[in-house]
Amino acid sequence: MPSVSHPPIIHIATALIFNDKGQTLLVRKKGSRFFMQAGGKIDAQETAAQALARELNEELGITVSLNESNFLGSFTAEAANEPGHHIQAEVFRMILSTPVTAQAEIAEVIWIDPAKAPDEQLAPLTRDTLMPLAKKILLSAQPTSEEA
Ligand SMILES: Nc1nc2c([nH]c(=O)n2[C@@H]2O[C@H](COP(=O)(O)OP(=O)(O)OP(=O)(O)O)[C@@H](O)[C@H]2O)c(=O)[nH]1
Repeated sequence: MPSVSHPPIIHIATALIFNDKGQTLLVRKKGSRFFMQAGGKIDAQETAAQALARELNEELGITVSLNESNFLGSFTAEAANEPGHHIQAEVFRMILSTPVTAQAEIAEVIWIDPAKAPDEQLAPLTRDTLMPLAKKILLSAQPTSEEA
């Protein structure tokens, strides 16, 4: 029977971060042309929430505490910067009201309306899964005409 080879998987923790203007935060890492969610690899001794808190501190200079209520789900996609690899991303959501500073390997930080994010500049997970999810979350958070 022919053997089936699976692509190597990079296990990461990442976040859909929103501000109060209906925008979400994306980063571009040095040496990459793709915008994606802040975050990074989960080390062996870490939970996904611990890894994400560490990465957000390293990349954006913010201190966050995360728990299960922030967890959105586990999603897979092709890796943006590692040809032939897939990622498995543990994705959390949060609202941020403090300023961020691009640090460590981050070249650029942007806040963007998910409906206006240019597909060709987005990493596959961001483009295919997380921007559509961000749009849904923002739509469901909008007040109805009775509430407005
Ligand atoms: N953080 C993050 N990484 C992503 C996303 N989408 C995606 O394909 N990746 C891939 O996952 C990889 C994560 O590796 P990384 O190098 O950023 O992680 P890290 O900060 O732990 O790096 P290190 O190994 O230098 O410590 C990125 O190179 C990228 O190719 C995403 O939305 N967010």
